[in-house]
Amino acid sequence: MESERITQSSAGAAEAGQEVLLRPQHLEDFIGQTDAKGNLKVFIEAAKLRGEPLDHVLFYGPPGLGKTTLAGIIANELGVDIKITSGPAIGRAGDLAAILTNLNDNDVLFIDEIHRLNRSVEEVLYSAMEDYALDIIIGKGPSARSIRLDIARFTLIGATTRAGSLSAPLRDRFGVISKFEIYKKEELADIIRRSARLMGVEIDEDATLLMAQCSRGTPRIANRLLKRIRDFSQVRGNGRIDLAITEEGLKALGVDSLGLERLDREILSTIIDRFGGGPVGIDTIAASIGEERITIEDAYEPYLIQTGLLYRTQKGRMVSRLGYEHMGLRYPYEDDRREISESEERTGEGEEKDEQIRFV
Ligand SMILES: Nc1ncnc2c1ncn2[C@@H]1O[C@H](COP(=O)(O)OP(=O)(O)OP(=O)(O)O)[C@@H](O)[C@H]1O
Ligand SMILES: [Mg+2]
Repeated sequence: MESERITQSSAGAAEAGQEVLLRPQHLEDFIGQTDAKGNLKVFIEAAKLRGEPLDHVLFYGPPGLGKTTLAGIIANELGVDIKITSGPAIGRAGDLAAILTNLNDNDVLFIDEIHRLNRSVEEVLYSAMEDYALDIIIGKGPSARSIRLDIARFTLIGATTRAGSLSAPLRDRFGVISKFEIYKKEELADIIRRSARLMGVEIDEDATLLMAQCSRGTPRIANRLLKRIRDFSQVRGNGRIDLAITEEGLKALGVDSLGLERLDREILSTIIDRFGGGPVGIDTIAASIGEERITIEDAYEPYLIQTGLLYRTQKGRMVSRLGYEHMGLRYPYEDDRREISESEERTGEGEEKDEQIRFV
């Protein structure tokens, strides 16, 4: 169960080995997320000084931003073991009890996709998190009785792409809640330089920057692009990654100048072609392109919004002037309708920051 998630995103054993190679082991190697990192450093230090487990930690944010990686780093910095599992993998309360009773004091239990735990499992977690105890019911009917079983004083690290779909009682039991932000171009360039060094491949500075720009703010994508473009450079070039081979590779991979792939462009073109650029509801978009709403919201939309191609308003999603232009189309409206949508956004969900990463 422990290794289930680690290899999930990669194709074969060789790739899996490389994943491990590229995954930072210490806080100082973890690039970006400076706020979360700075706070964690203090909390880890304090827990170690007191010889106590770290308070329970919740990470949330889009996929591929390093939640699993940072959980591993925390365990490493604490000098404790980590057990890795995921919400859907824990089917019954008994499964969770088995995991919890196998932990040692101060160990870290990492539960990925924690929003997908089922209700009965979640309830076991409450007393485990709060009192380091399990309440177990023995027997049935009138003779049933409940006994309390003490477990190790552990740290739960939960990860989710959506903090909103976590039940309030569960969310409230985390002492530290950290939001992962999409990475800036310079941070991704640092990650690419570091990974290239670890892989023993030479890469030019302009190639690094272009790759960073095309990584959708996501380290996992940055590393994936680096590996694929290294393939191109070894087969078609001299093994050194330069700008020309990077451009050629990106084109072959169907990645455009902002890092958008087929589905990103499909989202934009659907809103433009079928809904006049919006506003249109997320469910309608999802139905039109045959994707799940959750996938669009979690994996695609954050980057489209950050790059300023898409706006989220109370009435729905709108493609911006920049979005039209990126799709090679003329913006059909007089004014940039952004003014309206931004003020609406502030009164609306208000979750996304105004701050946008501009890559162009
Ligand atoms: N801050 C970082 N610095 C360097 N490398 C990173 C960083 N964050 C992530 N990576 C790299 O990106 C890869 C993906 O990270 P990870 O699996 O931790 O993402 P995740 O947020 O857990 O994704 P998911 O939500 O899909 O599980 C890792 O293999 C790691 O090498
Ligand atoms: Mg992960």
